[in-house]
Amino acid sequence: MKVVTGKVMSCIDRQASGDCAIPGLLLMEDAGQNAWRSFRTLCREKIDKESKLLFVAGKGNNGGDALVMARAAFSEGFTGAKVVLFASENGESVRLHTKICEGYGLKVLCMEGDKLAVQAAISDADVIFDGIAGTGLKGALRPMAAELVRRINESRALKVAVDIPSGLGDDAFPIAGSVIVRADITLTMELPKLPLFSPEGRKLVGRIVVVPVGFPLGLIAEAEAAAEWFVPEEVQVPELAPWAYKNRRGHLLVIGGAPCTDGAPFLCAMSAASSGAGLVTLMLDDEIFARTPPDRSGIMIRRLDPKFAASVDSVVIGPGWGRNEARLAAFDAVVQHAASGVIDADGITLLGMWLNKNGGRLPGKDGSTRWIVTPHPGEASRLAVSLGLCRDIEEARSMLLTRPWELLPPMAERCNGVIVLKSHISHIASPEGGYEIVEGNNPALGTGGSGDVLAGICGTMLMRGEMAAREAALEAVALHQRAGKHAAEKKGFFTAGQLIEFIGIESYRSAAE
Ligand SMILES: NC(=O)C1=CN([C@@H]2O[C@H](COP(=O)(O)OP(=O)(O)OC[C@H]3O[C@@H](n4cnc5c(N)ncnc54)[C@H](OP(=O)(O)O)[C@@H]3O)[C@@H](O)[C@H]2O)[C@@H](O)CC1
Ligand SMILES: Nc1ncnc2c1ncn2[C@@H]1O[C@H](COP(=O)(O)OP(=O)(O)O)[C@@H](O)[C@H]1O
Ligand SMILES: [K+]
Repeated sequence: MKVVTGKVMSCIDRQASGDCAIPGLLLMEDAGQNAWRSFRTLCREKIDKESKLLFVAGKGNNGGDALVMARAAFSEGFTGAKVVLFASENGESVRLHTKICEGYGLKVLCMEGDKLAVQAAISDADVIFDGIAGTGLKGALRPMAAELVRRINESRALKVAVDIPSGLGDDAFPIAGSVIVRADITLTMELPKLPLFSPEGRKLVGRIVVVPVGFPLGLIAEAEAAAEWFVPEEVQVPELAPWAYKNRRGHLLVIGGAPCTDGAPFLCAMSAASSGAGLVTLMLDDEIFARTPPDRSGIMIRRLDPKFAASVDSVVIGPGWGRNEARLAAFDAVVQHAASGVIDADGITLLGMWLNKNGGRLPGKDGSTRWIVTPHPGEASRLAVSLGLCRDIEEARSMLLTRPWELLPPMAERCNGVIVLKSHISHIASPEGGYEIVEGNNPALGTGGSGDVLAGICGTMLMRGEMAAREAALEAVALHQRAGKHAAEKKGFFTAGQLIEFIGIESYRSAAE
């Protein structure tokens, strides 16, 4: 689904009321009514007519939406519903809808005059609908609004953000340290907004429900996307023909492992085989090679020999490999010989060193990249600093967690590789343009070695047909998340080794059934 910035959403709004002559109040009515219906459908079991619903409205149209919802709830028989106005002087839509609410018989309190009554209502509420500010927010919430949000966050009520949790509104705002509503559910209007999806933002948003507002379809289709948002189940991997033999499923070379970190490349190799690679060769440094038993469940094992990268379809380089000058030289040789590849873990640090030394970029083919780089936020921060994209680790980390869409595209461009920022929500940026976001939110998948497993899947997907690196990365991330969900359903928490069985099941289900 298309994700937009607040600015683009406001532009759609202006076009709807300008070119398409749709009165703003009509859209607001649809937004509020549909948001209420979506909430009722989602929470039918959780609330009844006795529930104490509190609708908090700021001065702008976000407040207007909350007031329409309040009226819809009241009309349906939630007669204990109350409204809290943030201010006594309000914008046009809030003024009008407040009058209508009063006409229907809803109780309306105002922060400015009834502070104690408002505090009591917040403490008493079962559900609080937050319409303090949406996409019109500028910067961090000012002190009065921040105080109200703090009280809402302290309450025991279920918190439902209207459009976007108040405080999160601005795409360019570094949210760390600011006061923001911690929502359990976000009812976002028509199209999801970009700030909902930063790794920090996603923690504050809860369940995301997209509410249809009824904008003209042409306006929505033409609107500029900041990103595409996927739930893992939506992403399909290409099918494999029933007669596909091992050679058609590709030969992947995994290069990694150092004396104290030799588990990582094995996990990666097993994961590659379980995600459908036909042949997997594991290339280890001499010390590990010497003490590795010969049978590793169908994985071929060789001594370090970077030129062999030219004999396979793709490589994964870096899991548990270590980093020093000798490794950098081997990295250089692998990049020169490989047709395509995945760079993970220590390979990412080597990539930073290699790019600085060479001043070049990863080699492409026919104008598009054949490389995927899979950093977690720590590795991505170090890469950003070593590429000169950020002053220091702190700046890089803050950007990656709150505005990754500003940093990942230049990083992808500088490396000439698809960057997969791994987290509870994954962001994928490509040098050719394009930005994808894949839902996660499965703590069981955050287990040691889970990233090595993902690197193996990325390698397999890179070898599948003529798939672009960008699609391969998206499909690998989605498959990893699907397998993680499946594993959590069956096992609860699990090890990366146990996850591999589910990679096989999910991969086979989508590619071969
Ligand atoms: N666009 C659409 O397609 C549709 C949009 N719709 C809805 O409209 C919403 C956007 O409405 P909007 O533009 O009126 O702004 P909104 O989010 O209410 O915020 C403005 C208020 O915030 C305040 N404020 C600002 N900065 C602040 C700060 N730092 N600290 C504290 N306060 C601050 C500012 O106060 P002021 O600065 O004026 O004092 C003003 O009162 C959108 O999110 C969606 O819900 C739907 O109805 C239907 C279709
Ligand atoms: N809460 C979570 N929900 C979904 N996926 C997660 C979560 N936490 C971590 N992950 C995924 O687990 C993997 C962890 O990778 P990484 O940090 O490199 O681990 P390791 O170095 O142990 O292999 C990433 O793919 C990340 O997206
Ligand atoms: K809000």
